[in-house]
Amino acid sequence: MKSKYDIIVIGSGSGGLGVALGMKTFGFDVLMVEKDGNNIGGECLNSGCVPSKALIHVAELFAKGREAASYGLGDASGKADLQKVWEYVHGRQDMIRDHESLEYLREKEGLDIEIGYAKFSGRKEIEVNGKKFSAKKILVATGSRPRMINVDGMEKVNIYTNENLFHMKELPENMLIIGGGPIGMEMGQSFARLGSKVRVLEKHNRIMSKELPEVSTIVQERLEKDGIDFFLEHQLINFPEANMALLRDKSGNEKTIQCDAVLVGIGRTVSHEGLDIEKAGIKLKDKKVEIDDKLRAKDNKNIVFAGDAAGNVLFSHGAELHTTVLLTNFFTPSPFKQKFNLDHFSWCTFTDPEVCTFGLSEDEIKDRGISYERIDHSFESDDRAITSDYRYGKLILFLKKNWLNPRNGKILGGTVVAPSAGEMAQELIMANQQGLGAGAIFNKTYPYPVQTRVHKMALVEKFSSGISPTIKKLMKFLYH
Ligand SMILES: Cc1cc2nc3c(=O)[nH]c(=O)nc-3n(C[C@H](O)[C@H](O)[C@H](O)COP(=O)(O)OP(=O)(O)OC[C@H]3O[C@@H](n4cnc5c(N)ncnc54)[C@H](O)[C@@H]3O)c2cc1C
Ligand SMILES: NC(=O)c1ccc[n+]([C@@H]2O[C@H](COP(=O)([O-])OP(=O)(O)OC[C@H]3O[C@@H](n4cnc5c(N)ncnc54)[C@H](O)[C@@H]3O)[C@@H](O)[C@H]2O)c1
Repeated sequence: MKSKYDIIVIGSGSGGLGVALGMKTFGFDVLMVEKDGNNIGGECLNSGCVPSKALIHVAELFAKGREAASYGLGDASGKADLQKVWEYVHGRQDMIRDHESLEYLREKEGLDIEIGYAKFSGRKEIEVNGKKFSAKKILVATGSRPRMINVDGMEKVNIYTNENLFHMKELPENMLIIGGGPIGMEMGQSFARLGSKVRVLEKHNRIMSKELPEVSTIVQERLEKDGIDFFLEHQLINFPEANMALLRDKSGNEKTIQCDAVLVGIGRTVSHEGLDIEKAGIKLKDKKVEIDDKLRAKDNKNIVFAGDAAGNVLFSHGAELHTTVLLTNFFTPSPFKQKFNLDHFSWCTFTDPEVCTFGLSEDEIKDRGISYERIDHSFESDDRAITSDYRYGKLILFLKKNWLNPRNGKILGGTVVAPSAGEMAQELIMANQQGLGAGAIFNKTYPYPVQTRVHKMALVEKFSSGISPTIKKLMKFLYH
């Protein structure tokens, strides 16, 4: 291993891998440092996206089995054998490790990888395992950590975060989820479907508060059908005895609930402490580095950030977007460097129904003073939603007002709530990213009855009701 590289990457997760492999492909010398040799691939592969999505898949089979039983398939009662579930989940992680392991990255991708905890020792230098390495640029892609509760009696209950959840020994009888965000809702629904009694405690007055309120309502109603109980605007007071939690509502009423497992999903902590980053000439503010809009440390532009460590977006594909910006900017003269922005970003929460949100939110549109129209389309009378039983679904779209051609306003953002919403929304996301107008959807002929046809129906409903008497008269005149 050398001591000088073109770039050093700290962390082997979505952020680190993207930049390391990109730079290696371009022919540069790359050193990747990972503190934990068993955590190559980072959170996404080891304790995040991959195990959670594999678990959701198995849990969905349980839900579908039960649903099928009500049409005469036979008895589909019972609970999951959690060890068998983990066999599937861990087996799928191993499949991905085939192309994301230490050996693979070293031998097939030709990356130099040092296993050990990296700390800065100079402006362009780090120290790992007592060895010093320097590079023109150093990428910090050290991820984030789960935020933790801090109440009395935590030693009396089994507490899980995403870091140990996927190794739980037995399916809990009673599971308490703290936090109604994507981790809590995806995992809560899965455990409910596998056979646990799930209760969710959320401090706000609704779950999934990063989504629109009507979206929270639909998802909560669907999760209640899976048997989940919600304690909104509640606070965890303590664990007074083994497997027991004491909650308090906003009026001060208290209640104890059973919990042989507690999953904490109350957000993440991003901190750059412990990296000795001050030795690179960088000051910490509230334990974090100040980063500019090109993902560089303000105090030292050769120290760059990707993934959760950048602190602006906490998704695997957020890390992918960081990678694109960084790799572009490494080779672009200063005045033309790309700024990182989330105007066309999207995300999907993989509950059933899925929720996929993209582009600008309604508040952002208002803040920017853009004239827009909002479309709220229920799936109640959509043919595919009727045949496949998701009439509760919803599409919300924000279109830029187009005074000349009202049907062709640009798609600024929106949300789809439905089974497979993440797949459905892809055409809307494409239109949004490419700056296309709604006409791209309106004028499309969809194979009947694909799920996405509802996008066109929403526009037809919106614009057919808006045909003015003058246009109608003109049409009568032209008709022959
Ligand atoms: C349960 C769950 C489900 C999720 N589902 C999704 C999803 O469906 N879709 C999605 O887009 N996102 C999802 N996410 C978010 C996603 O997992 C993260 O945003 C993403 O993995 C972050 O990648 P990263 O590279 O920034 O950090 P990480 O993957 O955490 O990588 C950081 C790496 O740096 C190493 N490291 C830290 N400090 C040092 C040091 N000093 N020296 C050397 N190495 C160091 C760590 O060991 C780690 O391997 C989910 C998260 C969770 C918890
Ligand atoms: N499908 C996906 O892409 C996916 C899935 C899981 C996680 N993630 C990523 O991981 C991040 C972390 O997820 P998360 O669900 O932990 O965080 P989150 O911040 O999105 O949600 C946390 C929830 O916990 C609540 N909360 C906070 N403190 C609380 C307390 N003391 N008591 C009760 N409720 C409390 C908050 O009000 C919020 O609703 C997400 O923001 C997302 O970026 C993505």
